[in-house]
Amino acid sequence: MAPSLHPLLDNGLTKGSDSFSGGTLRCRCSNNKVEVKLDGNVLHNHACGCSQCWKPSGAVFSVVGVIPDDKVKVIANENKLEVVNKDATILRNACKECGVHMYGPIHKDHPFKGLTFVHAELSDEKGWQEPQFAAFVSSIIEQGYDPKSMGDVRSKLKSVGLEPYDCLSPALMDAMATWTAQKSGVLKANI
Ligand SMILES: N[C@@H](CCC(=O)N[C@@H](CSCO)C(=O)NCC(=O)O)C(=O)O
Ligand SMILES: [Zn+2]
Ligand SMILES: [Zn+2]
Repeated sequence: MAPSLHPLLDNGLTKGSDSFSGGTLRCRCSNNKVEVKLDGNVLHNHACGCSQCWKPSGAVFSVVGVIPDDKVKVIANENKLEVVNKDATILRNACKECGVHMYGPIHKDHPFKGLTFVHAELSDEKGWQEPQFAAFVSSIIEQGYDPKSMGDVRSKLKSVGLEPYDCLSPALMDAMATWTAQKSGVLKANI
């Protein structure tokens, strides 16, 4: 039987809408929910198998995308948020009560500085960009997934149209490497 990976992946992807203008993320508390308004769609949405990204209970993968920092606004119960790991690149702000990660900006010098990581599934609105690829697939083994089942996991991801990678996608890895090369001076600033 095909493995269950995440509710948004298991039965095929739901295509997003090009004209979608955003929505509000809500944490999983039954009352006094933290609310984060996103003024636009997510970009580079992807399945992530890493140990740091938030997953709904029972899911093997997270689904996470990015959005420019200036399109993210906490509109309710900000006092319930705390940063999970202040040393991480992504400063994941989680609800102290239900544990859901509400938004994760990057403050240090980094190719993705200016982008905030978010989980669009925390919103009721429809039209969010569908996942584009699967990242950090081998990382699920670090969390206890049976290494012998990785063939089935990668086949399942491919069957729903997600190319599995063990880091980010080649396009994003190239963008990060270009930023690094330009920062060190190995490449010209404008190429
Ligand atoms: N094997 C590790 C990988 C963790 C990792 O590098 N995660 C990536 C992807 S998160 C969303 O794409 C990353 O960029 N992390 C930076 C950060 O989390 O701050 C593991 O599983 O933990
Ligand atoms: Zn909560
Ligand atoms: Zn991750």
